Amino acid sequence: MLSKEQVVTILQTIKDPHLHKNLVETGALRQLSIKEHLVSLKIALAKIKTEEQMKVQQAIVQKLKEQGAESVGLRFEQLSEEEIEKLGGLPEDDVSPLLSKQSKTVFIGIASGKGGVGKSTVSVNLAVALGRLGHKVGILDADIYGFSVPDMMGIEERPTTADNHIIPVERFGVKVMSMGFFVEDNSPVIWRGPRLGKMFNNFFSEVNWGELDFLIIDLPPGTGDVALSSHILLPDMKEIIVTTPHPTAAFVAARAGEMAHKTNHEIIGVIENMAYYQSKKTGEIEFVFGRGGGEKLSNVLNTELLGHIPLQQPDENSTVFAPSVYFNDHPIGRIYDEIAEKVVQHIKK
Ligand SMILES: Nc1ncnc2c1ncn2[C@@H]1O[C@H](COP(=O)(O)OP(=O)(O)OP(=O)(O)O)[C@@H](O)[C@H]1O
Repeated sequence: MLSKEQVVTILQTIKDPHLHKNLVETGALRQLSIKEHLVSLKIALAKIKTEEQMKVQQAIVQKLKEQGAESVGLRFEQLSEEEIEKLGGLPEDDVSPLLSKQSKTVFIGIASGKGGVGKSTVSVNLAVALGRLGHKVGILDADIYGFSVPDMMGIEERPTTADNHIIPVERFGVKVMSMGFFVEDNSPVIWRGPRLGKMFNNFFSEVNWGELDFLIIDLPPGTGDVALSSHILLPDMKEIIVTTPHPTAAFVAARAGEMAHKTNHEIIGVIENMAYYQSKKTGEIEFVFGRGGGEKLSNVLNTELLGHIPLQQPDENSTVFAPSVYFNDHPIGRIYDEIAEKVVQHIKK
């Protein structure tokens, strides 16, 4: 009968194909049972369901049989992101160019304490405004349950693929990727936990973003699995927090700010959306949703207030279909241009 030590010795001779470390060093052995000549084991690899996994499988089975096992039961699972990180991460050639050490892309997560404050609207318009300033910009709709970016930008086409990678849809000079592209008939996404985190990772590993100066990431409201994944995958991400002017909204938004602090994400600033309503007829300003939330939040988070965006719809008579995009012939489009300038200045500093 084989001993546990013999199995471990065999695993020392086989490498994880992506981490280039042997299976003992990577802590791959998850379960082992040896009953007479039947050996059952579960092995964790950095990547599974690949051709390389098949090779590892063949090597383990062959070596165990050489040592006297008559039958081998072998199952695989994936090492967790934390484990891969602890092992030094995947080598550069396994990492999306956007995440490689040479990458110059600035990641900006747009966060809010709760839904409905205009986080997606701000994400879309900041991306479009940065594009207007001449930057190469992408937007990732990481609000996986509440995706809305394609509709907001009036995108009707779907991404194409090339060389086994997904090519983002381009609109108004911005490369767009969203869960919404992969869901039929607006049906809800019901994933939780690790699967959700994996989807977030896929947005990098399986998408060919090309060269980008900025990737704007529309984060889901609140503090959940995606926020955690973004911390692991994008430790250098910066954040902008969106709030409405009501002091209570700012109080809730402060939680999103706290999350950014906890994950060591630098906060670029705060945007106060739905700040006021200005009558087109009389010019009179009304603070429909209260006042001072943006100032309060930026004080609490010790960061800049990047701008106040009033309540107003984009130009309804525009010939271009894009329900939530403010172009620079619209007063709000120009406010977004100013905010984009401030963001660029902040990054330069
Ligand atoms: N400044 C504004 N003026 C008028 N309408 C606005 C403004 N900002 C956002 N809206 C509208 O408010 C609604 C909510 O905005 P949006 O979807 O961007 O919020 P959100 O915070 O991303 O919400 P969720 O997290 O639920 O996706 C949308 O219908 C949007 O068009």
